[in-house]
Amino acid sequence: MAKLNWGMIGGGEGSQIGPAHRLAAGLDGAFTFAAGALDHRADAGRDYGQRLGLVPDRAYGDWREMLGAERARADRLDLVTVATPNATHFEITKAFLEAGFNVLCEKPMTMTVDEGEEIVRLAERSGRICAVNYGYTGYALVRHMRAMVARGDLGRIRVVVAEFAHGHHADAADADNPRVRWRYDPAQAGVSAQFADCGIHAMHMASFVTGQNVERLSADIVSTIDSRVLEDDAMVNFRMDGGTVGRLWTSSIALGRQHGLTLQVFGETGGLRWAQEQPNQLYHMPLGGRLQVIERGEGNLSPEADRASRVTVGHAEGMPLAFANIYADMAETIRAQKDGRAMDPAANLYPRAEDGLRSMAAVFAVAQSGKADGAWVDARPPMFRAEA
Ligand SMILES: NC(=O)C1=CN([C@@H]2O[C@H](COP(=O)(O)OP(=O)(O)OC[C@H]3O[C@@H](n4cnc5c(N)ncnc54)[C@H](OP(=O)(O)O)[C@@H]3O)[C@@H](O)[C@H]2O)C=CC1
Ligand SMILES: O=C1CO[C@H](CO)[C@@H](O)[C@@H]1O
Repeated sequence: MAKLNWGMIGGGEGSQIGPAHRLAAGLDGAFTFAAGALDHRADAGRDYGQRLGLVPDRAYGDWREMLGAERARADRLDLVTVATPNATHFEITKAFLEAGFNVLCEKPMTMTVDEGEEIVRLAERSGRICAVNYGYTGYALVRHMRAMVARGDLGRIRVVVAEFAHGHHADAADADNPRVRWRYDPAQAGVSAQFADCGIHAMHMASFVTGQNVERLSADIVSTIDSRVLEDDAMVNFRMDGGTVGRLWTSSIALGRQHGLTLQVFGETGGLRWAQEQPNQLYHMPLGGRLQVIERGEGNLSPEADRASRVTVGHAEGMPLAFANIYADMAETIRAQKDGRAMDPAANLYPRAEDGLRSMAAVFAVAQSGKADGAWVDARPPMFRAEA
């Protein structure tokens, strides 16, 4: 099978998330890393791209140069990943969608709700794929949780509890650290810091697993370090459109927590508990039964979990493989489009522009509610309120 051509913007040398994307896209042999504009410094981007194996004329110094050159090529890119800082996502994603490319954009997809709506409409009009990298939904057991909820194993879902807590910004002396400072500066980060950075992963995962969207929320947001304008800790209560009650805590000052993304789902006939730092085990408590540990890779899991699993049971799979499942879904979607056939339904799980837009509406709702002492506010994007 011919490989698909993949390109990347951002993710330069020393970046946090660039290497995970390159590992993930290359893992199953579906994509060739064919082009990139990896750094905001042109020379550094060209140099690093070539060191990673790009041919010189496809190691670009700038994303506009990449767009101009790639759109004219017969072997143009099948997929472009945008992994630059947040404030650039909208402009780059929009330009590539308009030029007819499929895009995988890092979260948050945009900086405003209006921009998010524009991307959703544009993706619809263009017929191109616009995915958003809520990559942790690629974990096999997260997909299995979703399948268990969908087939009714837990009955009606009463409560979902989501967390994303780390302690990487706990040091007040970091106020001037250039890698930390921008995240709490409204001019660069927008209306929210920690919720927009990590809280949206947890909230999106709650929606992904329950199959429900967030309708309204109430937020308590705080900056625990005086020099910060934007929040470094937030507690959000929410209600979902299927009646589920949601609770979410996110923090960047939680010393001792590393990448504390967890999800607990409590239904009428069972409960589930999963944590990103031990992603190969899922805890299931059936009503009236005994606590069971479901292992990634064991027999009789859902087709969605089987498709998302690569090594045999007992061998640990981790984060780049979760991201690889987003790429595998996209490869299947692009191939199905090219071949004019129906896609494998178990691959139809990658997060869409609509998810990016819902997150943006939640970010603004959290900021609004936080300023109003936790008042309950509508968390739906305006374009979806009209449809409800
Ligand atoms: N889905 C997930 O789990 C995760 C998502 N993210 C998201 O990924 C994005 C990147 O985050 P992260 O890797 O932490 O950021 P970093 O600051 O570590 O890296 C950003 C990279 O993009 C480059 N860059 C900046 N501007 C441009 C531009 N205009 N064109 C090309 N390259 C550019 C930077 O170059 P230079 O260093 O020279 O500025 C750097 O190489 C963010 O939106 C973040 O929210 C991050 C981590 C996890
Ligand atoms: O999306 C993200 C996931 O986790 C990281 C923290 O550990 C964040 O910095 C990042 O933006």
